Formats: sequence, C-alpha cells, structure tokens
Amino acid sequence: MITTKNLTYWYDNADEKLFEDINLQFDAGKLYAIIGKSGSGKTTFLSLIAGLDTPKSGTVEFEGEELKKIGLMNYRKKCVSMVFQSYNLLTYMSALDNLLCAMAITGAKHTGDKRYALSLLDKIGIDEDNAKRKVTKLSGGQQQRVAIARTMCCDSRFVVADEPTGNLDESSTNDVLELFKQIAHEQNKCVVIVTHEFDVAQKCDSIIELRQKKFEQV
Ligand SMILES: Nc1ncnc2c1ncn2[C@@H]1O[C@H](COP(=O)(O)OP(=O)(O)OP(=O)(O)O)[C@@H](O)[C@H]1O
Repeated sequence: MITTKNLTYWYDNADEKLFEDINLQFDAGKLYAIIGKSGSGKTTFLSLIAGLDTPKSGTVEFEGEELKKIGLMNYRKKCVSMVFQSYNLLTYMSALDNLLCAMAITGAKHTGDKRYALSLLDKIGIDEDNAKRKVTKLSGGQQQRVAIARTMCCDSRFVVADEPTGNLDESSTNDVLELFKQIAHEQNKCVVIVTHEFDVAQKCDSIIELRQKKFEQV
C-alpha cells in the first residue's frame, strides 16, 4: 500500500542526514511498529509517509502513485488518518460530533450518519451518554479511543499514529493496541505506529527499527 523508494531526509539546519536510501513497503491488513532511539528520526519518517512533509530525495508512493502526484492535501484528506499522543480531538465538541465532523470533512461514505457513529463509539466502549459529552470530560484512555474511532469512521485506508499509547496506563494501552489490530485485520487497513515502548511494539505484526540512518526488520 505504501512504498518508499530511496527515501532520504535531513533538516536544513542539521549536519547529517537522518536516514538515507530507505526502501520499505507497508501492506494492507498489517499493524507495524517503528522503534528507534530518541532523536533517530521516527516522527520525521512518519510525517513523510503521512504527507506532512516532502522527501529531500527519493519518493513515497501510495498504491503505486507518488504522493506528489496525488497531491499532499488530497492525500491527507482522502488516504491517510492520523492519531497523536495528545489525542488532537476538537475539545469543544462531543465524541459523536468529532466523528461526524471528520466524516464530513473527508467526504466519507457514512457522512451525516449519527447511528453509525454512535454504534462505532459503542463498539469501542463509549456509550451514548459518554458519546454526547464534551470529549474533555472523558479520561485519557477514552479520548484516545475516540481518536481511533475517528480514523475508523473515515474511508482512508492508511492509519499512522505517533506514540499513541505514550500517555496511557497499561490497561488503556492494551485496549488501544487491540483497536489498532482490529483496524488492520478487520477493516484491512494498513496501520503504522511509532513507539518507544518495546512491549508495545512486540504486540504488533511487524517491528522495524530505525538505527544508524537505516531501517531494519527486528
Ligand atoms: N523541524 C525541525 N527542524 C530541525 N530539526 C528537527 C526538526 N524536527 C526534528 N528535528 C530533529 O531531527 C531529529 C529527529 O527528530 P524526530 O522527532 O524525527 O525523532 P524521534 O525518533 O521521533 O524522537 P523521539 O523518540 O524523541 O520523539 C532530532 O535530532 C530532532 O531534534
């Protein structure tokens, strides 16, 4: 689904490249973990495959087409959804409205379907009462589940998450990983998460380590 070809990146103010000539493939139906030391470039790599930044050289392709050709705005709207450590929900809205809003913005096939959004939230353990409360009234674990439900209600087939369990306790971490697995295995999406927690990575289908400017399968 996502292929990088000779992907190379550095920040203009840095002395060295972060990574060089990276050739990787991420397939639908799988949950991937990217690990590596702090500062090695994991978030930067994620931002390249999410279309938030552009490579210095080499390419990122989505289903055989270069992101540049798809158009980064179009790619971010239609093809990829993101989950962050800090949830990034619209805090003045309810969980339900966060989902309805995401579907409307991305033009998802269930746009406007409240029943669908509520059933999805119910499936991830947010009942109707909680779904209609402002998201800031929910716990961190619940807010992260809402953020994940938001990716589930959109039609994008690629999901990236940066340290999605970084703020969560063990029980919420396990819930969140189970949801990512469901998204990959049941919705046949491709999910890539960045984590510094090896026990989180071990629960994924595939682990890729960024070390000394290269990515290696663990
Ligand atoms: N916008 C930027 N401009 C310049 N340098 C940056 C920028 N963003 C990140 N860096 C630097 O690039 C390197 C890689 O950063 P990145 O956040 O990708 O690493 P990371 O592996 O995700 O780190 P962590 O695990 O600590 O979050 C770091 O040295 C960082 O300081």
